[in-house]
Amino acid sequence: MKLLICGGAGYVGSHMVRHVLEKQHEVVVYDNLSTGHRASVPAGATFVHGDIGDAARLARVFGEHRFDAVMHFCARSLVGESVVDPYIYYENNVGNTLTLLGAMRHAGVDRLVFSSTAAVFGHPVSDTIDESHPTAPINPYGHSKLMVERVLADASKAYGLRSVALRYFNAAGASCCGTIGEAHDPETHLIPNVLKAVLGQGKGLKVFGTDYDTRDGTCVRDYVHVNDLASAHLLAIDYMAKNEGAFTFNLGNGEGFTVREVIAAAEKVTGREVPHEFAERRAGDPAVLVASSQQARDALGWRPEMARMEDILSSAWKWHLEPRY
Ligand SMILES: NC(=O)c1ccc[n+]([C@@H]2O[C@H](COP(=O)([O-])OP(=O)(O)OC[C@H]3O[C@@H](n4cnc5c(N)ncnc54)[C@H](O)[C@@H]3O)[C@@H](O)[C@H]2O)c1
Ligand SMILES: O=c1ccn([C@@H]2O[C@H](COP(=O)(O)OP(=O)(O)O[C@H]3O[C@H](CO)[C@@H](O)[C@H](O)[C@H]3O)[C@@H](O)[C@H]2O)c(=O)[nH]1
Repeated sequence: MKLLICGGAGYVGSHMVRHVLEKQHEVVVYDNLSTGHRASVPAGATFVHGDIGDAARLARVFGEHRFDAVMHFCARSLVGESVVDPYIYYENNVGNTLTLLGAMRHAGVDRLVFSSTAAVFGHPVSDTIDESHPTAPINPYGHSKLMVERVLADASKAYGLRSVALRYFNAAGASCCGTIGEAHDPETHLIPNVLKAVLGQGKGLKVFGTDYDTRDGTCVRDYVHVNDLASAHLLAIDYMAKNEGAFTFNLGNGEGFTVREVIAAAEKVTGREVPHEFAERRAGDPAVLVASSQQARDALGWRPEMARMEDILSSAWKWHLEPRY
């Protein structure tokens, strides 16, 4: 296959590119490098520096290549920032996605895998979240992703676009060889911040909130390895070959870890103390987010291979010991 990977220089996208190249497919990465890294795109992929809001640039790329499918990782994705500055979230995550969808339609490319998020659910009303759980985002970021899911459902009926929206829970970990990893600036995600604290980097780890209604008062999340997310994307493309429509699947390991448990596991994996302090709750954080991914297992045949927290942390630690960008 020949795939266009928009956002392929980012954290999840760069692991996707690697996975796709390993499976001998051809890849064009299209990225504006707003949060991604040129150095994370391997030599085996063609790189195009461009913005998905740039219709003319996209038209040229679609004119030069005949793609079998598009994977769309581009977004702004900081929950707190989305509350403070919602326009840029709707502009990039919804407006620019429409430009990309228009370019695909014009070029006759009718398969898309879209990076959605657990943030579409808001505060959960059940212990684990499956696809029938009500969607009720509590921040503009989650709303922007849910709007795209709505657009994809309409586009399926109107234009015959086949799509799979994968709602990741907490992406974590890094490639096994340590050459690519999570490098955001600012870094807001828990695992990289925990590992940076071990190394004495960053501003020091704060644990946001100790009074949640959870087993130890800190928030519970379902961490899923980036390589397992990547494998789900290729399975989604197989699925679209046999199924018409717009589909959504939740991706997580079905097991939640509190912030304190992640810190304890990181101390075990690194053999070092994780210096941290306790702080107020962070705005927009639900107490618990744990996935049921049964549908992804049943329909896509998805089998996560790096589900253990120790494995996720070890892979991330390898990267943090020697980051390349
Ligand atoms: N990391 C997570 O835990 C997580 C969880 C749920 C969903 N997601 C979603 O997965 C996707 C990837 O997340 P990530 O953590 O890898 O983010 P990231 O910021 O590392 O990657 C996003 C990539 O898209 C590029 N980009 C952004 N806007 C663009 C535009 N207009 N044109 C071209 N390129 C653009 C960036 O430069 C970057 O390379 C996002 O859509 C995010 O919302 C991530
Ligand atoms: O320095 C930190 C960073 C995070 N946390 C806490 O750790 C948990 C996880 O936070 P984080 O790693 O920032 O992930 P989430 O806020 O859960 O968001 C991620 O996971 C969501 C789905 O679950 C996606 O929608 C988002 O895009 C993605 O950033 C939360 O309770 C945070 O309050 C801390 O205590 N200290």
